[in-house]
Amino acid sequence: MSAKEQPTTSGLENGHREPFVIGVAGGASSGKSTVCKMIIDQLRDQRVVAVTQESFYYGLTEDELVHVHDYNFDHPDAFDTELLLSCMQSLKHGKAVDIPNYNFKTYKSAPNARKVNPSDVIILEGILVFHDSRLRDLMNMKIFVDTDADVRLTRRIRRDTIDNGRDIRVVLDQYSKFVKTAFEDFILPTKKYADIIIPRGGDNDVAIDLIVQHIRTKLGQHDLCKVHPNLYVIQTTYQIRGMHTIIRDAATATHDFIFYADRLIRLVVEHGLGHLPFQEKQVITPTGSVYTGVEFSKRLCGISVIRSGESMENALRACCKGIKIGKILIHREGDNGQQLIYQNLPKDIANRHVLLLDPILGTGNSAVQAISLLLKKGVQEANIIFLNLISAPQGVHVVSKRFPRVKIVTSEIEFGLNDDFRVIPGMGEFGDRYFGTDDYQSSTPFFCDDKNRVRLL
Ligand SMILES: Nc1ncnc2c1ncn2[C@@H]1O[C@H](COP(=O)(O)OP(=O)(O)O)[C@@H](O)[C@H]1O
Ligand SMILES: Nc1ccn([C@@H]2O[C@H](COP(=O)(O)O)[C@@H](O)[C@H]2O)c(=O)n1
Ligand SMILES: [Mg+2]
Repeated sequence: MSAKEQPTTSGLENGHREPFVIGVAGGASSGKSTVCKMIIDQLRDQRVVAVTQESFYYGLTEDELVHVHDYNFDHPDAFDTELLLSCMQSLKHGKAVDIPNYNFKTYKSAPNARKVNPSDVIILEGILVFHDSRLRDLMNMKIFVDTDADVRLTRRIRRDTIDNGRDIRVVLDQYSKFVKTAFEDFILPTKKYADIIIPRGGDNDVAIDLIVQHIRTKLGQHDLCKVHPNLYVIQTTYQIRGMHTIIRDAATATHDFIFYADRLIRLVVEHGLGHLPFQEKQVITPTGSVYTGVEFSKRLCGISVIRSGESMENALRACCKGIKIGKILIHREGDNGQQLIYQNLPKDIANRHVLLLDPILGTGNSAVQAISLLLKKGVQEANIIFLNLISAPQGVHVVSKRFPRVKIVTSEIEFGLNDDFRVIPGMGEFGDRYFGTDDYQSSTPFFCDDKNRVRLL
């Protein structure tokens, strides 16, 4: 592989944006979780993960369990802060972590940890998240939820008696013995570190709106679409997130993978077609009125990057009747790392707009090979629209830097690439999952048959 073609890695300098970390502190039952949920709801178009300090409670020993009423759950020593810190540092550096699954009723962590992937926004909430300066230093924004003591106590009584089945006398005893004192000694003194203090917690819609606006502004400074004006990420909805959740799930069966991948591909293709030029056209409606509309562009073709790109052909054919579709096969291994080993393109491709099809944009090296070939065949750079399902920021940078006039249309931006240059979180080998060959050995040899279809030997 030549120096020029080195794939980019997941380093921060290569477009992997550092997550925006928000700390939310405040007394027990002040409304921290409620505030976090409101923020997450408003940021639904961003990848947000919530981590709660409660998950990092030390499990009680048998002896401590016997004397549980004498245990101070509101003291900083009740938490495994070193583990919390290391999890937060990993997330901040783009690594997935396992968060303990603490159970309030057994006072221990269950064996099944929760896997948390790195995200654009990480929210850490808990009574004492501002107590340790190393945790505070990881935070880009610190929020303190300030709710009156009587409201906190009322909510606590309700939670611990109704939800957790505890005796009211035990709850009140714990409050006066530990909770009240710890609030005054450890929690309230951290209020001074807050950038924002929210009186009345979740009732304060104005404060939540302002916080969300600020987070959006901060995220916007790194927004890939602002850096690369020819990158188009389709507007997300819960439907789209839901479909991504299914196709990214390693446990999803092939038929479901195909069904939901097809739905997403169709959306990307429709969006891509919207970037083609148009001509004004007038028609007469059945009421005899004139409707001024537009006419679809006719001189276009699709080019799929074998093999995954072939999964996008049906959606393109369904949208553009009789469209010509050519193929390019690029082998990942070879003397220069990316070897072009097969091409079959429409003869008049130079006069067409090209919809280049490949579901995953990772390092960008295959895309660069494919686009270079199209340009060599005389296609105008501005006439190429690259359609994919997911794009790694590194691939977007590589393609946009080399071919700034090529449009990239995608449905989600990934977090980055791992050390093997695989997209993360990603969805695995798309072609294998779509064509049901996940259980084949990766070295399965193939050939192109007389109809230019890839056949496994
Ligand atoms: N603004 C509010 N109005 C009414 N109930 C609320 C409000 N905020 C929180 N609660 C309720 O109070 C309880 C504690 O809130 P929660 O957000 O879990 O607090 P914390 O995470 O600080 O312990 C929950 O049952 C929640 O539904
Ligand atoms: N097993 C436990 C662990 C913790 N607590 C109490 O929870 C409070 C912190 O949680 P919030 O969601 O309310 O912030 C804290 O006051 C602990 O006393 C508990 O009761 N049992
Ligand atoms: Mg909470």
